[in-house]
Amino acid sequence: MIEIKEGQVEALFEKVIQGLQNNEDARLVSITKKIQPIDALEFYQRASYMGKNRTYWTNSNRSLYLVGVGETFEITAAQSRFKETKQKWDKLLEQAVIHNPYKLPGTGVTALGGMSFDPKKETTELWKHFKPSQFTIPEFQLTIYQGESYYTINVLINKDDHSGQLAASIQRMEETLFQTIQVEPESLTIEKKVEINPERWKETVRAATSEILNKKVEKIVLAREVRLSFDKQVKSSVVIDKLLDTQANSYIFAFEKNNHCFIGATPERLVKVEQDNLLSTCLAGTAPRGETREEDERISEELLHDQKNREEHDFVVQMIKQAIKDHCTDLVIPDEPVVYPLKNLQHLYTPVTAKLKEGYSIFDIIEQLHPTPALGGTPREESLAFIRENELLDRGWYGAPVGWLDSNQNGEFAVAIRSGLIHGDTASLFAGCGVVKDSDPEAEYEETNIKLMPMLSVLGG
Ligand SMILES: C=C(O[C@H]1C=CC=C(C(=O)O)[C@@H]1O)C(=O)O
Ligand SMILES: [Mg+2]
Repeated sequence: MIEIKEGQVEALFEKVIQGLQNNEDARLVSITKKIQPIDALEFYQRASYMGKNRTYWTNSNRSLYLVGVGETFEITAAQSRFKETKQKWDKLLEQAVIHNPYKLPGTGVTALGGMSFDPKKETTELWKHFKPSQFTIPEFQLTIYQGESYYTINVLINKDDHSGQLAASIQRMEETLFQTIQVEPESLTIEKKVEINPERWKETVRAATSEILNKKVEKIVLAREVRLSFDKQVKSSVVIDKLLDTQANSYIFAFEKNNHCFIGATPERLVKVEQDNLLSTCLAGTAPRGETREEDERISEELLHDQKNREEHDFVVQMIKQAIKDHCTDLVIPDEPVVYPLKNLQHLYTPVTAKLKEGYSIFDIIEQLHPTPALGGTPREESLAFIRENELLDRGWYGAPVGWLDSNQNGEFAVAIRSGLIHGDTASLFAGCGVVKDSDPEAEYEETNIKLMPMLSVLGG
């Protein structure tokens, strides 16, 4: 594998500048090299001195870490957002000059981003910086894949750029990115905690169960918000650090946009694609963890046989099967769920594997899957209409797909739950639950309380 050497970067820029026609759009140049192992969170922290938006991502088994710094290119879309995002991504790649000898998942040109839960719901002030579909090709990107570190720079080159100046400015920024810093641990104190109208929320759960009993819908997922203020500004790096310590078996993500940071630790995979191998997950149905091993085993056994939770789960399994069957071959879905343990709670879990048919991309699958009945309901349109009308909340990116894709047909998206939006010394946390015919509003309220715990506990709650 031949990497570009230090001194050759400027020459490559020059070659691209010379090759550009006068009226041609800027061209993306992407260069990847392998570097000495470094820590993803340290890289993220150092980038804070550059004043650029950052993205952090790690998958649930920690075989991949991605950190993006700055924005070389941004893809946004509103109407027909899946198709439009895909078209803009393909167009960018068509012209791009990509030097990536490794081609491993998450190396080279990679788009990091997410979508809003429901583009038809009016956006509030809270989520003003997060678009219905928004993906970033960062200026600087660290990928740690199976323990090896790779570093990518992405530059957009115009006909009138100066290759020497471009290379020198990148080098200056890299001095910050690769310097050593001392990180002080920080503790947060919650000064105020406001639950947004829990009694109204329980009323909405009641209203949803009557819709279900009246056979208008079968399942509706309802979410609520808790607002926090702190004694100091919240640093996303500190939150990520604590989530990494406490939330095994979960994806950990952070998306910064203009001093707002959407952050969380979600156990729920939407879809993973590695070339034509596809993996999805049904995760719905919830119980707390036990205090002792015996109690924990008893609760998990009960969860496995609990009719209400099995029904909640089964809606997701049936829908995912229907949604992807025409896009895939070799679809395998076990008949029975297993229990997926997390620090604060346990879920019913059914894995889905398949082969993606030729001609389909990860965007086609996301479009089919989002929202699954773990976040929306069944049937999809009816449950979404109920949520849109009755939920006291702008979900923004909560409950929606977040993740990444690269130029080599790899990508992974999680469903952004167990999450919150941080801004200065405030945060909004979100949690929801699947309402079915046997739902009890008090029990569902308690369930949202445990789902808030992963974020609350790292924020000083
Ligand atoms: C909507 C959430 O969780 C979903 C995922 C797993 C289990 C769920 C449940 O049992 O209700 C929810 O469908 C959330 O955590 O905010
Ligand atoms: Mg539930």
